[in-house]
Formats: sequence, C-alpha cells, structure tokens
Amino acid sequence: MSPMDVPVLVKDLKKWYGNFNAVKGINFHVNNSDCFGLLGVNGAGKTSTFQMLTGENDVSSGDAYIQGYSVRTNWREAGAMIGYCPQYDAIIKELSGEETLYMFARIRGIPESEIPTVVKAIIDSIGIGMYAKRQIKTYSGGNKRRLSLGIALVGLPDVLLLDEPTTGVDPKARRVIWDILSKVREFGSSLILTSHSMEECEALCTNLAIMVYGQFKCLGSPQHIKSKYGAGYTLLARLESPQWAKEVKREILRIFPGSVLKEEHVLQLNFELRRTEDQTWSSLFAQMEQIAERLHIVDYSLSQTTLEQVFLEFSREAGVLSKNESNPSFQNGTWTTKVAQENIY
Ligand SMILES: Nc1ncnc2c1ncn2[C@@H]1O[C@H](COP(=O)(O)OP(=O)(O)OP(=O)(O)O)[C@@H](O)[C@H]1O
Repeated sequence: MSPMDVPVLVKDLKKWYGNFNAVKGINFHVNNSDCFGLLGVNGAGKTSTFQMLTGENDVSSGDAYIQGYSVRTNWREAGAMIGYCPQYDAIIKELSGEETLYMFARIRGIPESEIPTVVKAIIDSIGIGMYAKRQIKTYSGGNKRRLSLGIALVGLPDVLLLDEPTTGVDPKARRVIWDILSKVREFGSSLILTSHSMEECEALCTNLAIMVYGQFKCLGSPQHIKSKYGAGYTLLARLESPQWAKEVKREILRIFPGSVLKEEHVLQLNFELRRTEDQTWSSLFAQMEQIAERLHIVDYSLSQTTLEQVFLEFSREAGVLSKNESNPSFQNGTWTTKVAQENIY
C-alpha cells in the first residue's frame, strides 16, 4: 500500500526513550470515514504513538504518513491535516472557550470573515454555549474535555487524533461527543482514538488494535476480534439455592464440553462456553431449557464474549509476561500461544 492510497498509513513505527523501547514497530492504516481504536493498558505506548503522529515526539524509526506526507520529513504538511485532542487538556485557562476557538481558527488559517460562523457552529455542536464567554478556569473537567474536542474540530481536519476524548465526561455528554464524532466521520474525516471504554470502542470504531508493551497483539473490526479471541459465550446462571451449585457445574461441563467456570458467587455461576462449529443460539438455549428446571436454575443468560473480556484476557497475559520477561515467544515479537491455549481452544 502506498502512502497516497489512504489518509493514514503507519509503517513499522518505533519509539525509544533512551534504552527503553516504548513502541516496537506497529503497522496500520485508516481509510476515509473510518475510526481506528488504539486500546491498551496504561503504559502500552498509545500516547507515544499519537505524539509521533502529531510531531510532538520524534520518530525513532519507521514512518507514518498523513495524506501522503511523512511525519518525519514533511511534518508541517502532515500536521496541517491533523486535529488533535490530547489526553490532558492543553488550553490557556485565562482565555474563554470562544477566544480559544478564535485563536485556533486563526492558527488554522480560516479566513477572518468565516471565523465567527465556524466558532459558533463548534460551540453549538459541543454544547458549551452557556459557558463560551467565561474563562476556562471556571469550566468543569467535562466542559474542558468538550472544548478540547472543539479545538481539534476547527477547520474539520482530514484526520482527527483523539486521546481518551471522553475521560471525565458524564454519560450524557459522552453520547453528545459520540454523535459529533459520527457526524465528523460522515464528512469523510478519519479518526484515531484511544479509550479505556470498550463500550466507546464498540460504538465508534470500525477497526481497532489491542496494544501491549508497545506491540499490537490483535487488529481487526470489533466483531472480528471478539469472534477470533473471544472464548465463545458467557453463561450466567442464578440458582434457587447454593446446594444445587455442585450439580449445575457438573451438568454444564457435561453438556458444554470444554466450558470453564470463571466466577462463583453464592447463587450465581459464571461460565465461559467453548464455541463449536455447529452451535447456534437456539441450540444453546434449547440445551439450557432442558436442564434449567431440573437443576433449579431460577434464571440464566447467554451472551457473546464481550470486547472487554477479550481485552482483560490480553491484559492478564501482559501481567504474566511482565513478570517473565525471558519468555521466548514474547521476545520474538509473537503473541504467546498461552492466550490461545487457554481461551481460543
Ligand atoms: N518521555 C518519556 N521518557 C521515558 N519514558 C517514557 C516517556 N514517555 C513515556 N514513557 C514510557 O513509555 C511507555 C509508554 O507510555 P505511553 O504514555 O505512550 O503509554 P499509554 O499507552 O499512552 O499509557 P496511558 O494509557 O497511561 O496514557 C511507558 O512505560 C512510559 O513510562
């Protein structure tokens, strides 16, 4: 793929801080109107990746191209295509929200005559109308976050980089931000976001990668990742009395071979069911219906493994690896098969 083919192309991008390799050669691309999610535990290398894309941090090796411009050799041109909402609100607290947007509109080179309309449209869309003329130091954390997003939107850039755009934002405002981002995508902008909310990633991302210790461990659509790395299905069974637990466990393991009891509370059992080729939702429910009454299961639910469960599994594995850095498969840059053995059968 050539850098001119897509708005964002990242090729073998690496970041070293002294002897420490924070980003270990990642590759991805983002198409027009797509949203790419970068997920990872704290310290995985997401912000370092963003900072290399925005030119805030030098690239150690590899390269990234924004609308064909290299962030190493044409960083000014590449940067002009990017709107960036950083993780920590980079705003001058003595200015008002409106003044801030005017300032960024001028920096972006929007003609003076168009600025009032552009700024008003952004203020309306991010919903800070009431506070627009107040100093930012009086804003709540959520409103500062909305303003940071507004700044990134000035000039409707081709590529939007959003580092945890909804952290600290209340659920209603979060939906507003999701709506704005969906509209921005409809206009053709490409989005890259980091988030610790799996719900957010499922709502917004067309593709995502889970990053662990500076490397991508999986990449694909949320559905693809769930199907490939999810163990299958989650069964929650609530019992009439704890005395039935032993028998329920035995029976579940018998009718769903390979299933694993993940959690056990007084009256609730949580199983991960192994997925098989010929299984359908109706067959799963039919099997449960056959045993539910006899085993005094008061109610139960069956659901597909969530993205959060997949993420937690990778994170758990990351914890194991950090304690065992001599693990050869990790050093070779391949995801150890431990996850596969335990969860992908
Ligand atoms: N300037 C720096 N000098 C040395 N090490 C750094 C520097 N910046 C980041 N690191 C280290 O690089 C690794 C990746 O950090 P980074 O901030 O990119 O992770 P992250 O995935 O964005 O984490 P978070 O979710 O907490 O924001 C961490 O181990 C961090 O301590």
